[in-house]
Amino acid sequence: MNKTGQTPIRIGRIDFTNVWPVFHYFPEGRWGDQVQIERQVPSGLNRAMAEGRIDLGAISSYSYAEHADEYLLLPNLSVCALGRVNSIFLFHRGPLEELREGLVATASTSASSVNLFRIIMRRFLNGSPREVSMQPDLNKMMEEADAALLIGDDAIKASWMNERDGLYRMTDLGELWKQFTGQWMVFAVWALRKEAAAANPELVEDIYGALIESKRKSVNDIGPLVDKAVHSIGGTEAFWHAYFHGLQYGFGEPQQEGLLTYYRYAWEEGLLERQTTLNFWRPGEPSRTEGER
Ligand SMILES: C=C(O[C@@H]1C=C(C(=O)O)C=C[C@H]1O)C(=O)O
Repeated sequence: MNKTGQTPIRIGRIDFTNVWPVFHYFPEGRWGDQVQIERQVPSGLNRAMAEGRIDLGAISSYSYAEHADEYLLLPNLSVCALGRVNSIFLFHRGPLEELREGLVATASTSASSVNLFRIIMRRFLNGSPREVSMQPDLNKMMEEADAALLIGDDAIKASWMNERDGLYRMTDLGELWKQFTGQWMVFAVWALRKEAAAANPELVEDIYGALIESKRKSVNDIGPLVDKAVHSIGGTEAFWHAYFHGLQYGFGEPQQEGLLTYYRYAWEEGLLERQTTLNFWRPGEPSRTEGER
């Protein structure tokens, strides 16, 4: 509870550049102490959301599937790509086929991409490498394992380092997924805990409107975000322009199809316990949810 006697809404913000468009113009202070923002890597937010320490925010799409009974999806928001992502890389020494019985170090920050990698290996490359989960540090990971899976800004920085040093092959998992399925891959979704939707419908609607408005402004003119990325992270303007254009932030039919394929494969490969449906929160109708296929 806060001064106004209302339970605040705690929002999770992935601490990677890939979500900037949805948060860059989000007016954090508009609601005083009724809205709090928590920044963490995806695995941290997945856990916080599952434990009810966060009410709304960006999480791994895989984590939604694990908790679909407790969450609703916010429409028209995701982090997705059709093909290259440029921030989800497998670094490896030899051909991918050599990893069938190898050891892969996976970033402890990820859920969606680790499971995407498992699906691709099992289903399309007929392998089941052993895994070790590690902090995202390319050099340390490659000391321990035959390959390393990195995501987000850690993957971007490691890719720059590797382009300079030319040590490893790099495979973009978004590109591989498209090669094998022809579909979109959705890496992050915006989810909402059902009890927060019921307890605070107007505030949720306000927050949702502000996220959509931030996305609209950012996509309309990506220039300010590119400048900020160059100054705070490094790299060239051309890189960040291509990055923000390669990623998409909507969640329409084709993206939903791609995500459902991913969930179905995860279930068929024994990674998820159940088949998953996409249940969306609907603005203005807090108590009704839309069961979509
Ligand atoms: C596009 C990306 O997707 C991220 C990958 C995630 C995961 O693997 O669990 C979670 C959220 C996304 O922000 C990225 O890592 O850059």
